[in-house]
Amino acid sequence: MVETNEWQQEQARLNQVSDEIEAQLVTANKDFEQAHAETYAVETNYGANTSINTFEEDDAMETNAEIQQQRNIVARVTETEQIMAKMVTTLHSLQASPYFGRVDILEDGDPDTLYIGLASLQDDQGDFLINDWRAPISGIYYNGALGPVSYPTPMGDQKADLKKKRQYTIEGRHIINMFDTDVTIGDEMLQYALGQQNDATMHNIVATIQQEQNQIIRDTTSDLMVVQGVAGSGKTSAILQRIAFLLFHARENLNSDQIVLFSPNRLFSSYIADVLPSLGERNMRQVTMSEFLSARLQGLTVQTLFNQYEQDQERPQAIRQQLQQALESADLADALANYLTQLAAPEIAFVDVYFQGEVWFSKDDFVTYFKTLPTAYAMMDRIIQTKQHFLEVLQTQILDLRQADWVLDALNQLDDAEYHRLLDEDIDALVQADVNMDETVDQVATAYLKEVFQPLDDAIYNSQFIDIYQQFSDFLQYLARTEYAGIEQKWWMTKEQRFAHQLEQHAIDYEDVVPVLYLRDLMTGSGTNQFMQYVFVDEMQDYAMLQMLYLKHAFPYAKFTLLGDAEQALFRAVQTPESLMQAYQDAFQVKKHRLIKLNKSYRSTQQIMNFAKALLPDGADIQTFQRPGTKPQIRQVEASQVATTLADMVHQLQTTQKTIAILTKTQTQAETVSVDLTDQGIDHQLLDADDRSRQADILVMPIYLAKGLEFDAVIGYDVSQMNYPDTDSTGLLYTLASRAMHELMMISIGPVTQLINAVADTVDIID
Ligand SMILES: Nc1ncnc2c1ncn2[C@@H]1O[C@H](COP(=O)(O)OP(=O)(O)OP(=O)(O)O)[C@@H](O)[C@H]1O
Repeated sequence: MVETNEWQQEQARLNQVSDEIEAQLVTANKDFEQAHAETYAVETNYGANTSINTFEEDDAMETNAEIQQQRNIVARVTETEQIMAKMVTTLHSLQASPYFGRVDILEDGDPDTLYIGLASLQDDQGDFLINDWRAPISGIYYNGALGPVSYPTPMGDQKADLKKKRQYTIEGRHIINMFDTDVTIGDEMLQYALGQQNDATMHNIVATIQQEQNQIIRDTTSDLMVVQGVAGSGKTSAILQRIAFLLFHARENLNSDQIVLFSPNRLFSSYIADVLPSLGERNMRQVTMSEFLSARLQGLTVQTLFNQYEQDQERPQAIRQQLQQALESADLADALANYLTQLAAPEIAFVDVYFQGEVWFSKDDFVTYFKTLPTAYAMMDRIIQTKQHFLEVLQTQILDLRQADWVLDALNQLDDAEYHRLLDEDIDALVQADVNMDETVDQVATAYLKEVFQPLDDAIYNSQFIDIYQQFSDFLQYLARTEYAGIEQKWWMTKEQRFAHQLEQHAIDYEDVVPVLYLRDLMTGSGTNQFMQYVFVDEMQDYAMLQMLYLKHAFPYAKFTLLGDAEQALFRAVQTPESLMQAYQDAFQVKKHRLIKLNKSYRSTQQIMNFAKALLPDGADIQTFQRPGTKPQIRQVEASQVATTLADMVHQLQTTQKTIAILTKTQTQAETVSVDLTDQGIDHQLLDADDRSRQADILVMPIYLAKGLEFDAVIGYDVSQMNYPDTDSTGLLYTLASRAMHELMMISIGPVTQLINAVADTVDIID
């Protein structure tokens, strides 16, 4: 504990800092209002100016220049307003809790004291009253034990002697608690943070980041970082703080649109949505794998990972699984490349391209042109060349059509506004700037024809002269011929038939999507996004290697951070972190890679984690955070008692807990539970893969949708031998148990699964 007079000194300092925050807030509010008024005035003015006469040609040009100028002004004032708004928000969050840490250092013999908070604050002398937690020097707070430490500076590492490290819980102007710690961030703070009740969204952890998490957060050099962390070890928390860190670190060159997070499900997106804003940053882009893939295959219903799982529960088939694995392995990328090398012109699935109901360019046109290209060129280069050729042909056709009667007729029908709009269209170098009457007509005709032919131009630009689905069928036949992955020809042919059948229904199986996209991109040179700088994948164990490779292909310049827990693999086999890292390294071919393991679990009480880890063969490696609770409990019941037992459990938990999730193995079981709860008069929300937010405190969902989420209490539904028959179910049970923060109950219809019986000393089983 800290001495009373020191406490008084700290309180006095806090008062001073709080006064400064309030004073700055008054000024910032004024500045914001002024900026807001200016934006409003400029926008109103801008609106009025755009209605200037645009019918006369000279006016139109003048208006254009003026509009551009006005736009620049609006952009400038809006940006000022946004900066002011951000400043106000930052000061408000500092007002709520100015800082949470302090370090006293000796640097080259000079003592210095730094206070660390959510953002930095300077007084009018330019002295730092609070240092941003992301500033290089603040790293000492998270990393160093007392004694010699160092922190990065532009001139290299700076050495210092860390004399004191102090933690605070501050609410507004009041110090609630504070104490000194000598090693990393002490347990007391964590105990307090972790003992809190859960609400629907995740909180930031900046005040209590642990040393091993800090390595993930502050890494700026790895091209590929793989984090294997046990359930509840703070992987998700660490990546969100990492994003905030990166945005601070590379402020000039990075914005949140250049960061994408692949999240396990839609609920997860809303669960983490508040963390970055609470750190004063905008959210990164978030997408699920299914959404990302669907967006790239428009027009087809893409089966989701969850549908695939539900379907496999109904009819697991060895062959089906083998085919799936073959289509999802990294080797398939090589098979695709080999297939394309041996592909001859007649086997390319060229198709007629229609425009306004007629064949505009025929399949034969494409084949004929394609055959003229040297076979020494790569397939992709020949397809790109073909595309460019037909785009040029179309340009020539457009120019030739300018004097066509139907075009001149159409131009005559245009009203003045339309005519001038077309005249203003950018039609590259096709028309000279020096305008005379004939050329003006040509210019308008060209712009008009460009618009008319835009869909055709788009179709060629997007390589729609190749039917990629037909090509994929051909690829499957190729795999059949070569008995790829040791699977007999006839089974590959069933896959090909299934693909064709699904296509007729405008659908596609999950495992086919990436191979189709890969094939398309390898043939046509499309599908890459050069703008994205960071890609984060949470729950990486749920994705196939080919999917990861495809992400690398799609975001060639991005640095990747992949996080997961091999033990929570619900959809594929468990792999050791080292073998996974090796596989990624081989696949990604990057220079700087790093594997970080997090073995300490923070989420659940010790009793819950003792149960969860006992389920795993290597569970002994998991360290639990010492937070006491009650032993998990299982009630073994008859089918007829399920509804009432569930109701009893819910009522009992409700007396102490806020959020309660009833987790099932499948969606169908979740629906059954929901009916039972309704019969028992218990209000709840039944969630499925399409849900984006939780709206109730009592939730029912399959375990796979609870991925990445946490609840105050969990009720595991039907942990019987029937439902969880063998070790394939271990990952499910482990995930289920580790979602609970404070209490875990389970219900078993008939005898409890062997997997739990084997660890019966960690639970109370009640008959
Ligand atoms: N350093 C920390 N300080 C405070 N709370 C923490 C810390 N690290 C983790 N937690 C808390 O532990 C819980 C689990 O964290 P998180 O969800 O990030 O773990 P995870 O590794 O992604 O879990 P899982 O893989 O099981 O979904 C969260 O409530 C988080 O706030």
